[in-house]
Amino acid sequence: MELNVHNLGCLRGGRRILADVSLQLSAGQGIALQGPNGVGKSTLIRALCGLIPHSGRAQVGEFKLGSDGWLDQIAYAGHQDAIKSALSVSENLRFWAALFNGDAAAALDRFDLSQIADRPAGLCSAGQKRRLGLARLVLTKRPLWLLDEPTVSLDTTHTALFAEVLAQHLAQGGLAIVATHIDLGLPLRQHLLSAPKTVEGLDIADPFLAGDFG
Ligand SMILES: Nc1ncnc2c1ncn2[C@@H]1O[C@H](COP(=O)(O)OP(=O)(O)OP(=O)(O)O)[C@@H](O)[C@H]1O
Repeated sequence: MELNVHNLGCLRGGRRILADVSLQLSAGQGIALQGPNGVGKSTLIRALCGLIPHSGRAQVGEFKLGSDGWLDQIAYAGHQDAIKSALSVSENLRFWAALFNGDAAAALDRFDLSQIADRPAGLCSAGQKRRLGLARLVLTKRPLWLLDEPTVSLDTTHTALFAEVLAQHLAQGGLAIVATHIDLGLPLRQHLLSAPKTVEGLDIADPFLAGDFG
């Protein structure tokens, strides 16, 4: 499976954040999306999740961004861990495993969560919550992982563990775009985002994109 992103652009609040972003990934390849704060890494990832209006196009396998099938190809991990605080760690994973027909026990083990399986997720530390959120990735079995600073709050050991999980996903033919400020120690291709020239001005060429649902 391949990912092709062609001339993707985005406005947010009437300002052009992204212009003409093009990327290509073959099965087993990942991109480390880099660039200074505010350059648009999260914006690109959210646009690829279909959460922000965009121009240009993207396709993974036969599925086009915006089509029904696209969403079934992606697994997104954003800044929010999106866990249910009142459920235990294990219950959170069992909920997601039921949705994706995944193996909750294996995900618990893979993300080193077994010892806190019965703890209410709301009582977990920031790094534990992050691992719980990331554990969903392996349950989804989806090919394209869109990850926005996935290692925030992780200690060194668990950053390395996450890098192993990502390496395994790629070794199995998966794809990944990872916005990150750190080196995960993986052979990811670097893609440095830079601000488009029009970033300070209104882009009246695309007024229909000026709204922001993200
Ligand atoms: N909802 C919004 N409405 C309008 N502008 C926004 C919105 N969200 C973000 N922006 C602007 O879009 C730009 C890109 O933000 P984005 O979060 O994509 O940057 P980033 O590269 O991920 O930054 P960081 O490294 O700090 O996480 C920023 O200038 C930000 O102020």
